[in-house]
Amino acid sequence: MASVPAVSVTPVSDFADWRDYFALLKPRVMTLVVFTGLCGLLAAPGHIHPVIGFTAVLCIAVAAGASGALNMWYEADLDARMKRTANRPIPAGRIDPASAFGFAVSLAIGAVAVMALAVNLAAAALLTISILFYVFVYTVWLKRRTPQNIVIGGAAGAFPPVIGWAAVTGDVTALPVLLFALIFLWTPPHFWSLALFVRGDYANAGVPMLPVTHGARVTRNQILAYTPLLIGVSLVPWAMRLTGAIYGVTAAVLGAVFMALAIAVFRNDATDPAAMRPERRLFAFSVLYLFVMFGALVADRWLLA
Ligand code: HEM
Ligand SMILES: CC(C)=CCC/C(C)=C/CC/C(C)=C/COP(=O)(O)OP(=O)(O)O
Repeated sequence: MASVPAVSVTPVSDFADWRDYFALLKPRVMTLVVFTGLCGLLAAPGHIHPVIGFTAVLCIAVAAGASGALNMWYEADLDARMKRTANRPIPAGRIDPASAFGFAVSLAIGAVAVMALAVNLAAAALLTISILFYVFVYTVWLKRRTPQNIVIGGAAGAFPPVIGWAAVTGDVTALPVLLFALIFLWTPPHFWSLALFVRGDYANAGVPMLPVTHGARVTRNQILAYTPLLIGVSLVPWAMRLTGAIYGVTAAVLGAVFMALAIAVFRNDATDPAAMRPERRLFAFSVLYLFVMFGALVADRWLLA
C-alpha cells in the first residue's frame, strides 16, 4: 500500500492576513467614533459636498484606527497579560511590532494629509490633536500612571463630532464644544462600569484603573457622581435652543434611564464579576446611549429644520 506523504500544515493563525490588520484598528470601538464624527458633520450648518463629507469621515475612521493600532503597538506587553486582549495580533505573534508600527504611522499621516488637502486645515489640526492625545497623553503618559487616565486621556474620543463639524464649517462653535463635553463626561461611566467587571484583568496587568487602585465602592461612587453631570451637559444644547425637541426629549428620557442604571450600580456591593449584572447593563447601555443621542441630534437638524 502506498504511503501517504506527510503534509505539514501551518495553522492559518500563524500568518497575518487582512483581518489581523483590520483588528489593529479596533473596529468595534471605531463604529461609535465614526458615527459621532458623521453626526457632528451632519448637524453642522452649511453645506459640504457629499464626496468631501465622506472623505472627512473616512479620515476620522482611519486616524482613530491608526491611533488604536499605535496603542496596541505600545501596549503589547499589557495586552499579553489580559484575557480580553491576549489574542490581539501583536501579543499573539501574528503581526510583528515593526510592521504594526509602520502600518499605523502611515495611516495616521495619510489621514491627516488627506484631511488637510481635501477638507480643511481646521479639521486636520483637530484630527492631529486627537491622535496625539490618544497616543501620547492617554497611552504613553497617563494609562500606566494614574486612575485619572481615562478621564483626561479619554478626551481623545470626544473629538470626532468636533472634527466632523469643523470639516463643514472650518470652525468650532458652542454646539460642537457641548458635544465634546457630552462624550468627555460619558467616558468615565462608560469605562468604569466595564472596568468593575474586568477588574482582575487590569490588576494582573498592573494597570492603575480606578477599581484596582481605589476599589469597587469608590468606582461606583464616581460613576454616580459623573452621571448627573453627563445628564446636565446633555440638556444644555436643548436649553440653549441649539437643538430641538427630538434631541431634548431623547436626552431627558435616556438620561433618566442612565441615572436609574447608575443608581443600580451604586446600590450593588458585589465584588464577584458574576454578580455584576448592573455594571454589565450600564456598560451596554452607555454604548447605545451615545448612538441614540447623536442620532437624535441629526434627526432634529434634518426633520425639524
Ligand atoms: C479612555 C476612554 C475609553 C476607554 C478606556 C474605553 C475602553 C473600552 C473597552 C476596554 C471596551 C471593551 C471592548 C473592547 O475592547 O473592544 C470598550 C468598548 C467600547 N467602547 Fe470604549 N473606551 C473609552 C472611550 C470610548 C469612546 C470615546 C468611544 C466612542 C465614542 C468608545 C466606544 C466604545 C464602543 C462602541 C465599545 C463597544 C465595542 C463592542 O461592541 O465590543 N469608547 N471601551
Ligand atoms: C483620532 C481619533 C478620532 C481618535 C479617537 C480614538 C478613541 C476612540 C479614543 C478613545 C479612547 C479609547 C477607545 C480607549 C480604549 O482604551 P484602551 O486603548 O486602553 O483599550 P484596550 O484596553 O482595549 O486597549
